[in-house]
Amino acid sequence: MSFAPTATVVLNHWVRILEALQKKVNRQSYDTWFKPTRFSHINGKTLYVRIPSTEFQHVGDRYENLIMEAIDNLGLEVEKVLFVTPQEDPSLPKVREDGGFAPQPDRSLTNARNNNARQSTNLPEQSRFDWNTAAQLNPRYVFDGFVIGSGNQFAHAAALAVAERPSKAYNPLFLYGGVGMGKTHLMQAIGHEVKRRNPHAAISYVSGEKFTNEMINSVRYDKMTSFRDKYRNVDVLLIDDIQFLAGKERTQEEFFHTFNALHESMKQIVIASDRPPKELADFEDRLRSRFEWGLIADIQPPDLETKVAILQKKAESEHTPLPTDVALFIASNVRTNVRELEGALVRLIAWCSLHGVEITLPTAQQCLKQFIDTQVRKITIEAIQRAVAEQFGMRVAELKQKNNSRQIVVPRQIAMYLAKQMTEASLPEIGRQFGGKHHTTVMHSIAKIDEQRRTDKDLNRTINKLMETLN
Ligand SMILES: Nc1ncnc2c1ncn2[C@@H]1O[C@H](COP(=O)(O)OP(=O)(O)OP(=O)(O)O)[C@@H](O)[C@H]1O
Repeated sequence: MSFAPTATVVLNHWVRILEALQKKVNRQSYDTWFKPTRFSHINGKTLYVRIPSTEFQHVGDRYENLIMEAIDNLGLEVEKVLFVTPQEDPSLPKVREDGGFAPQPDRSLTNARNNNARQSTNLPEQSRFDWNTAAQLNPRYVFDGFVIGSGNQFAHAAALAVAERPSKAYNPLFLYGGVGMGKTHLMQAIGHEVKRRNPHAAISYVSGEKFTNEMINSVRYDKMTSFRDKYRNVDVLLIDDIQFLAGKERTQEEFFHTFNALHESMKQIVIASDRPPKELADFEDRLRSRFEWGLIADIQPPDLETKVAILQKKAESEHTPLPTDVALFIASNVRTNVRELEGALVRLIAWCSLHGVEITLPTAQQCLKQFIDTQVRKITIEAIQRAVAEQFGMRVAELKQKNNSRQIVVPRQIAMYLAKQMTEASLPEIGRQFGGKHHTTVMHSIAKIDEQRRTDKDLNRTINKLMETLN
């Protein structure tokens, strides 16, 4: 990105640019993409800005015009703005080449450097970050921002216990649940809370994918020692989306040793996954069994009340009043996951501010019409049959056959139950689509699954998963 040279170079360029940008971009974008950035250094007419991770690299392209405009308006003598990760940042000598922060003995030095840098750049209050943490954790994912409901109560309590007594409460803590249910939020909240209680604690948050990629690079560039140091010298390891390691033998082997090293030295491990340990296919048994050593906590989809509370909490953090009827409207129409719920709210806030109107039920209905239409797009019985057949590894035709073996009956009953829940088809219509079953058979199947679902956690999870897939 190139910018025309202008006036005097001062050290707090980026702070001034940030102040200007804050007035131009919406709060959510600012908080997400700019707040975690910080001034690094200036070399000639190139301004280096530190970003927490490579995910932020698009900021330069996406906001190029606004950044250029701010530089022009401020009359800064800057030709180029370069966004660098802590690994790439030459002003951070204590960050190791493999992306890890220095191990414990060096930690105070790193902090001192960061503190000095922070003072010298005179960052505004809201840009002050603990970079040791910010490089890895999303500042929004704290316990305070997490709404507790029946579906996540247990996982929340377990996470809090771990944050309060790392390695003494449950080790490992294994969190699992569907897409966008708050696993990452909860596991990062543990990191923040541990750090709040003990600023010297070394926390590492890494996704299964990043762990794998870093390992591959370390093998390739002969840096296994520093890779091992990085993950075996932390106080708390938060590893997200562990299912990514499925079938990756070498990475699993490495993670196995990392796990053992941490566990033996009484360091906390928190793992998040989209499924429970016993359903992790292509995983070594020795790993799966270790995942079960501590506590396993699932996160179920939020009920309507929890969804309303989440929306209200998010609106509150945006300083936007959200009438209850609007929150109820969004919560009852967005059925997929919390991420989508947040997406609907962000869209509504942006739309209302753009059109200069208040958030009311009619404006919400108008603005979210298309969004919700896609959500409630017609789900057909055929689609349900396909999803169920795939889930149980059978053919759709088998669901319709006159076969009363248990392997066929249970999936068929589940499919009928889903057809009743997710389509508007009548009982006779459902019966017809399952090989001409009588409507009383359909009724019996639905009642049976409805009852079993309350007590059988595995069944309940399978149904939730199918609903998620279909949605
Ligand atoms: N109970 C909750 N209270 C407040 N916010 C929540 C809650 N659950 C989820 N969220 C929000 O929903 C979004 C998605 O959550 P998160 O990324 O933690 O989901 P996830 O389970 O890790 O999903 P994935 O499997 O896709 O990684 C986040 O912005 C998170 O803050």
